[in-house]
Amino acid sequence: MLSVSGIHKSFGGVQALADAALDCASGEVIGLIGPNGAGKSTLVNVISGFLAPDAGQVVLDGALLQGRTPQHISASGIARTFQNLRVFRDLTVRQNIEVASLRARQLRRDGPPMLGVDALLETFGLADRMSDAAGALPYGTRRWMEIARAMATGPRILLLDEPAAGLNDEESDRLHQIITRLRDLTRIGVVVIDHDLTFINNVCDRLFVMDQGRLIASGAPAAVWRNPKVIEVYVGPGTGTGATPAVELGG
Ligand SMILES: Nc1ncnc2c1ncn2[C@@H]1O[C@H](COP(=O)(O)OP(=O)(O)OP(=O)(O)O)[C@@H](O)[C@H]1O
Repeated sequence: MLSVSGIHKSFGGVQALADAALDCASGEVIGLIGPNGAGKSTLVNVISGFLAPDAGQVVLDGALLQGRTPQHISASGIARTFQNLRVFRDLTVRQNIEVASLRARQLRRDGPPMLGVDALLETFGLADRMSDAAGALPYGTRRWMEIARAMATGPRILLLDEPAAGLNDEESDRLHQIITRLRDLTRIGVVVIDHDLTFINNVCDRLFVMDQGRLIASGAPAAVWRNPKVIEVYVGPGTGTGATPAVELGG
């Protein structure tokens, strides 16, 4: 469904992406991981239209999307959240979700999203707080609202940029349940970037591992964590042959 291939992107002399790629099917949760500076956020910015790539293709259900505006890409069915929470602080929780839903309906021609505002409030456990100002919400609750807002655009692909950052263990478990539930209810594809490897291992069907702008491994989590290149990136040079990762990888 989403197929991203051959993506190159440089900032001046810095090559942030060099032949980067990933794909995500309907009903699948994939993880995009890699050390700081690997190019994960740049790739998500390219997919969501916030950056134009120097080369490469972003294809959603056969439509070429690279270099299109974020509005066009959102209307085509790719929604995203950001590392830093972006909410309308003075609007209520319900209004924040309604605004996203209304805007999406203006831009899209292919019918209403599968989950309406009430269903989203229910799914994210936000019904009790729907009249609260978004700016007054605790951090974790604001995060649910931000994801609910992205879902209100009726996406086929949901990109979550560090959704578990700043969440406690209980909230991370909740996030895991929410992602699984959304996937099961709507059969969307979900792309998750996160540094919390236990969370990523638990929630994702497949992982894509990047280093220095390149895809170095992809596949089921258990196989990826046995890949010498991945071990070397995560554990250190000289550990990539036959070593068992010394880190707690969960899952
Ligand atoms: N706007 C920019 N201008 C210049 N260099 C940039 C810009 N954005 C990213 N880079 C560089 O591109 C490379 C990839 O950065 P990117 O933020 O995509 O990595 P990342 O994997 O998301 O890292 P992190 O996990 O720390 O968020 C880094 O070397 C970064 O410094």
